Amino acid sequence: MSSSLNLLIVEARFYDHIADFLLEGAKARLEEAGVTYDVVTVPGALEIPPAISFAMNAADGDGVEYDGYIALGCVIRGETYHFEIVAGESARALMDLSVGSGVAIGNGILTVENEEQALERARPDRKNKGAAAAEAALTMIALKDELGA
Ligand SMILES: Nc1c(NC[C@H](O)[C@H](O)[C@H](O)CO)[nH]c(=O)[nH]c1=O
Ligand SMILES: CC(=O)[C@@H](O)COP(=O)(O)O
Repeated sequence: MSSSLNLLIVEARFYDHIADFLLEGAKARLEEAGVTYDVVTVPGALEIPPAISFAMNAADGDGVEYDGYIALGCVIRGETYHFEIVAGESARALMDLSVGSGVAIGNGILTVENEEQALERARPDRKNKGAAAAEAALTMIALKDELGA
């Protein structure tokens, strides 16, 4: 993996302790790959796609041009329909950004029923979807390069 790559991690800190685990996993995978990264924080998962869009637009001006993006967050179902909105719309917006703009985005936004499920997927000694999202972003960046996209 080229060491000249630079990625942006956008983390939603709705649940701080889950965000800590996801970020730890994503950073570890990027450092293992020898790439650099920046981290920005937003309130919740719904704000992740706009933040990526802001960064993409800024790159057209004086902003940093990132080779790819990693979205980290945790959406836990509550009592109302809001879970479907937050989980569904954040995922859909990330997909629209990636497909529409041809950018590599690793989606590490957990969408779970309860905190136990979140911890099982966030803790570094478990599945750690943060590391998986970083891996996906790196893989898609490499594919773009291979395809000349
Ligand atoms: N319930 C969760 C949210 N809700 C907040 C939204 O993401 C958003 O910040 C708010 O609607 C203001 O625009 N966010 C999460 O990341 N996780 C949740 O479980
Ligand atoms: C995913 C959410 O927005 C959720 O945490 C909100 O909880 P509630 O549906 O009980 O308001």
